[in-house]
Amino acid sequence: MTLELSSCTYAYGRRKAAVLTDFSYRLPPGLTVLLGPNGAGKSTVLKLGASVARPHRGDVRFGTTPSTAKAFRKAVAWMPQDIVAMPGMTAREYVAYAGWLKGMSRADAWCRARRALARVELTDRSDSRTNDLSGGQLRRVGVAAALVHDAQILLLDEPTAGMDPRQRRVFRDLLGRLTDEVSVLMSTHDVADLAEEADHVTVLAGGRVLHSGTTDTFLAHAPQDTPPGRLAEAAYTELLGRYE
Ligand SMILES: Nc1ncnc2c1ncn2[C@@H]1O[C@H](COP(=O)(O)OP(=O)(O)OP(=O)(O)O)[C@@H](O)[C@H]1O
Repeated sequence: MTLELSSCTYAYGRRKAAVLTDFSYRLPPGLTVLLGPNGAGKSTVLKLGASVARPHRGDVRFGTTPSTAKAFRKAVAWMPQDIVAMPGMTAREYVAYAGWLKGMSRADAWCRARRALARVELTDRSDSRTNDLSGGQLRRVGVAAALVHDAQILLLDEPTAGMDPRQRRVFRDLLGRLTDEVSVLMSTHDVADLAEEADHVTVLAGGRVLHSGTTDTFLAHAPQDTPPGRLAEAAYTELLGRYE
């Protein structure tokens, strides 16, 4: 069972041009990295996938469960681009609050928050106030909040933005481990994010899918003389060059 967008059309406002027209996408298992230039439609796809926004035409499903069903919200979790600290609230309180908002009892949310923080390896920062955490740690708290209800699909909007190289490494390792249990779609502007952990790569431009396939088929778009360390960047540039 996976997340599927079928023939979706979406515009921000009635008089605005559609960002996505007749857009279809099926999320593969494992970790998929979503690439594309500014304004390509990455956040919009993630919002439709998370049912935070509803398509004007077409539908979004998890298996046979429509995005309007309560079960859909349990199965699919979303972490927005602009995650913010809650001053005074600890990491565990933050995650438990997210669970409570999703309909859990206080006791259940509190208990699951501990487990979710352990999954993102932040047990030792459970009692730290969220405004005392680094940007990378705060995003891991965001992932814990998204996972608190045992989602099967995790949609992450630029989770590594603003992280230093070491934090990126930690975050990518974390995603590599999570994808044993959860399918992840993660947007990014950093092609290095797809490194070894990504199973699939999807490239969007102008609201259309330019490429969607395994990381190897994506890298195969790089010109033949590309040095190994530059393959992802070269493949991305090549694909976009064909579009422009
Ligand atoms: N709230 C909004 N109101 C009006 N237009 C919007 C809104 N959000 C996005 N758009 C427009 O929709 C299009 C797609 O935006 P989207 O944020 O999905 O792209 P993106 O690929 O995530 O871009 P970025 O990499 O810059 O975050 C852009 O043309 C953008 O200007």
